[in-house]
Amino acid sequence: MQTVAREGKLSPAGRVAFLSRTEIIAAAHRLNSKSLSDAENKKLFGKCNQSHGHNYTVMVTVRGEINPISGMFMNIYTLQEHMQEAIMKPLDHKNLDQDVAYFADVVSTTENLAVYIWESLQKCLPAGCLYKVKVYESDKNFIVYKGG
Ligand SMILES: Nc1nc2c(c(=O)[nH]1)N=C([C@H](O)[C@H](O)COP(=O)(O)OP(=O)(O)OP(=O)(O)O)CN2
Ligand SMILES: [Zn+2]
Repeated sequence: MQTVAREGKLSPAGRVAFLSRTEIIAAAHRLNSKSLSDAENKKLFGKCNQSHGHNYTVMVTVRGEINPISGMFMNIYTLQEHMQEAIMKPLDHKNLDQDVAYFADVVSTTENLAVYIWESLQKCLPAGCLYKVKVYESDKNFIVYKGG
């Protein structure tokens, strides 16, 4: 463990912490693949082939080394701002399939929503900082994406 001297006191450094924040997105969508016929889409996706909506709960987890002077590795407000830009502005109160260009040719499953959120956040967060994106489609179902 490294130490940092400041005003005669030693503070621990090199400690990694995980910070998570949750936001809720209200969005409409339908599951439909352009690679399949109408009949195949109906068979595969059932009722979810019809337009419907979710209140998706999105949990983002970032990680970093605690700065011994500030006591944090990222201010929660910084993460909040990034989530507003990368998640809330493009997705909240939107029809995913019609309003978000990414989903024009990508099926708007929760898996792909998690990938979209991961890739959007990667563009604004420091390299290696984003650890996990967890998206709840409902109280019962959720997806975890950790890149790759
Ligand atoms: N692997 C996935 N499977 C399904 C997804 C998905 O994103 N990934 N999505 C759907 C539909 O979008 C559908 O809206 C699921 O909602 P619902 O049927 O309401 O889900 P619940 O399990 O919460 O509700 P029940 O009432 O228990 O059915 C389908 N599959
Ligand atoms: Zn759905």
